[in-house]
Order: sequence, then C-alpha cells, then structure tokens
Amino acid sequence: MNAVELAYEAAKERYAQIGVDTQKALEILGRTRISFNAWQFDDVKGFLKKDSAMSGGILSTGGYPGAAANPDQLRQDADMAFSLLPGKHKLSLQATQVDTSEQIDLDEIEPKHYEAYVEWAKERGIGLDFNPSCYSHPNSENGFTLSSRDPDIRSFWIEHCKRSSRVGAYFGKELGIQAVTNHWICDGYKDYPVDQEAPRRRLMESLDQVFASPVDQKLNLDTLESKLFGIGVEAYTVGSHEFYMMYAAKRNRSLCLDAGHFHPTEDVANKISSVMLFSQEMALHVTRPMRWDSDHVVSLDDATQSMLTQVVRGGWLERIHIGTDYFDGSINRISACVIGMRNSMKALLKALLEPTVMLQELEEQGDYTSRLSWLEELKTYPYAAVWDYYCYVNNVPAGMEWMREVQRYEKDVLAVR
Ligand SMILES: C[C@H](O)[C@H](O)[C@@H](O)C(=O)CO
Ligand SMILES: [Mn+2]
Repeated sequence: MNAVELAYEAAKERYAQIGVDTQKALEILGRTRISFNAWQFDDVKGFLKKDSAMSGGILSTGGYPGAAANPDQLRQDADMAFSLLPGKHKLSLQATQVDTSEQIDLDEIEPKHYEAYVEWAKERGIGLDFNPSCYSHPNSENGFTLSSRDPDIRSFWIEHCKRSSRVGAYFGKELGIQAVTNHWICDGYKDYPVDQEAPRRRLMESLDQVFASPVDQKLNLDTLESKLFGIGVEAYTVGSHEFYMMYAAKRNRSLCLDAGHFHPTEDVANKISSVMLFSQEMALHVTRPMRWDSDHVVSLDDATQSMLTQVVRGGWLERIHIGTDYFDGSINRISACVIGMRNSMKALLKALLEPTVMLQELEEQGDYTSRLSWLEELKTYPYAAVWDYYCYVNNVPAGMEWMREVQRYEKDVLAVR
C-alpha cells in the first residue's frame, strides 16, 4: 500500500471506532453532484449582448487574464476544472451563455440555443442547470424586470423566465438528470421607497404568469432566489426572503437560499430545516459573502460547513440541490472553480463522517457536555486522509498537485487567448 492508502486505512479504523463507515460516506459523496456556476468563467458577462454593462447589483471584480469569451472557451475551462474534481457534477449556465450564431434576445431563447452544451454534458456524464439572466440588459437598466411598472418590460421578462424553465426541462430530459432552473431578479431601490407593496404585488402577478403552466418539475425544478441587497439596491429588494418564503409556501414552489443574501450575522444553516419542514425540495447557493454579497470563492469555513452539515444531518442530500455561486475575476478562474468545488465536497465529506446518531442521542439525553466535547473533538479527526483517498481512487490529484495542472493550462491556453 502507498502512503495515501496507509493513511486511509488508519483513518478508516479511527472512524470505525465511533461507528462511522468511511466507505459508506465515500459512496454517498460519490453520488452527490454539486452544480458549479459557469458564470465564474466569463465574469457573469455571457455571450449574448456584449454591449450591456454589468448591472443588477452584482459585480465580478479583478482583471485576471483569460476569462472565457465564448461557449467553446467556457466548455474548455469547465473541462479543465472538472478534470481536477473527484466525482461527477453539474454545470449551471446563465441564459446569456447562449451558444448560437442567431441574433436572438432573452425573450427568444429556445432549447436548441443550448444544444452544444447538452452534447458536451452528455459525453461527460455531467448534469446541467439553468438560470434566467434578469440583469445586465437594456430591459433591466431602470432596475426592474418582473416587477417593472412597464407592462412591456414585465412581459419581456415573463417570457424569458418561461422559456428558461423549458430549457431546464430540455436539459433534464436529454441528460436524465433533474435540472434546476433558478429564478433570481435584480429588482429593487437604491433608497427607501414609499410604496413597498406595489412592486411585490407586480412580482407576484408576474411569477403567477411564469408558472401558470409549469414544466414537469421532475425534469426541471424551478427555484426562487431571494436577496437582501445589492449594489444600487441597498435599501430594498423586491424579491426579499420574506416575499419568496410566502410565495413558495402559498404557491407550492421551491426556494433557493444563497449564503450571501442575508445579513452578515444571520445563520443560513439555521434556515434549512425550517424550509425543508414545508418543502419537498430546495436549492442552496454555497458562497462566501465578505462584508456583503460579494461572492468570494467558497472557503472551507464554519458557515459552509454548518450549511452542508445541516443538509446531511437532515437526510436531505436527495432533496436539496447544492450549487456554488461566486465570481472572482482577480485570480485564475479555473483555480477558483477547483478551490470552491473541492471545499464544498470536503465540507460534505466531513458532514458524512460525523457520528450523527450518537450526537443526537446525547442531545436527547440532555448531555450537552458530551455533545459539545464530541463536536469539538471531531474537528481534528482525520477526514483529510479520507479526502486524499477519495481523490486517489478517482484519479484526480490530492493536495496541491492540482495547482501544477492549472498553471500549465494558464501558460498553454489562457495566456494565448
Ligand atoms: C448570476 C446569478 O444569477 C446570481 O449570482 C444569483 O444567483 C445571485 O446570487 C445574485 O446575487
Ligand atoms: Mn445566488
């Protein structure tokens, strides 16, 4: 046995002593797909309207060279990044990342405009997710889309969102992997509005039209993503958490909780069990807000660990769709994908290696002393040896060896774009 296998055997024995089966944990991890946000590769610019400035309260900063400028480069970068990830995953596309020579607008998208991505994903056993792009467009310039006062603007975005769900259903049907189409809108005010109700009423009515004839949710789950604020919408977002919580509950729709869309002191992990008590499915955007929703690369930090531990403890891995969402243009974008995805998987693995039943029994007995003692002790259990073994058996580099591959790619590919 080599060093990785020896370390794994020792870790396996250590975990077995507390009733944790490392092989089972790795099997579950191996069938858990995480959806990577493709807009990290193109700085959220898309390939549809080059002349639309970035707007909508989101922003990718940093001018690191080599961003994907077309669908072929995006798929090339995704191939490189995914080659360094253990397991099979998903790629989440923005509607603006359309792959067609046709001159179309967002209210004209059709499945055929994303066919090249389906063929690419099919060959690799990768799933695809979709996102209507309700931002950075002439029809979103005044800051409102589905909640706009202008009925023509609303109709444009209603049509875009309807078509987006159909693209998602096309992905689900063609790939045999349920897609998620996540609806987020940028609507809001920079300063405090007088009428806070009217925009939300319009949003409710627009969403009712978007979902009047919903696609088969087994092929494509439509999710609704709330937000607290953004650049230029600091005071009021129409699609707040409370709005979507109520809308989802009343209309039997699914939520997407984005870890960057709440007050910095809010514990997003603590929201999951409340949502799942009343929902069949939901989506998560794993990210790392810094001061605000600035969407930094996912770190293996307490917030990420808490969220994914809740997903595992609740037994919701089949019902919660885990995706990443961040856009850092200040570093090599392939490394951003690899770091964020590997950290998300490490957090899932640590959660799967927890002796949860034992901890729950201690809690039921009111033995909070032992509960805390174990929770702290488990933090230094050898999960990394299990992770390295998982990379090894999946033929991907463990440790920092993956960085050499990324540096070669940067020199050979990104530097000559
Ligand atoms: C580009 C995405 O639709 C966007 O990141 C959304 O998911 C979000 O989180 C906006 O802040
Ligand atoms: Mn998000």
